Amino acid sequence: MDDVLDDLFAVIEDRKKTVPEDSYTASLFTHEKGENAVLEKLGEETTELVLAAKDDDREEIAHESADIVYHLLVLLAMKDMDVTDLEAELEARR
Ligand SMILES: N=c1c2ncn([C@@H]3O[C@H](COP(=O)(O)OP(=O)(O)OP(=O)(O)O)[C@@H](O)[C@H]3O)c2ncn1[C@@H]1O[C@H](COP(=O)(O)O)[C@@H](O)[C@H]1O
Repeated sequence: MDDVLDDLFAVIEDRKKTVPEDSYTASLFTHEKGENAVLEKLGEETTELVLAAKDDDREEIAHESADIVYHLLVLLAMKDMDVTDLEAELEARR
């Protein structure tokens, strides 16, 4: 799991730096709405996760959870934070 998150975060950082035209991730960093674009996505995906959970739809729960984690990592990159900030916070709670 660590590897998946670290690898995904590295791709996100790369998109932030290189800003390829056809990249959805890059479009979030350059969006006219600024950080609100990713914040709105997080709100939408969270609502979708709640609905999936209420439906007991395990496949959809996994799908929406992945959407949330991806957009959360984009938000961390936007704030010049990274996965280690998240890990440190979780570690401190153990
Ligand atoms: N993990 C993701 C990822 N998760 C979600 N998304 C995008 O986030 C958007 C979600 O918004 P929406 O809910 O409106 O999308 P939707 O398909 O209508 O709705 P859902 O069914 O997803 O809920 C979609 O465009 C998805 O493609 C992602 N886009 C990219 N990644 C990763 O980022 C990497 C780089 O992607 P690019 O930046 O596009 O090159 C990819 O290889 C992936 O590993």
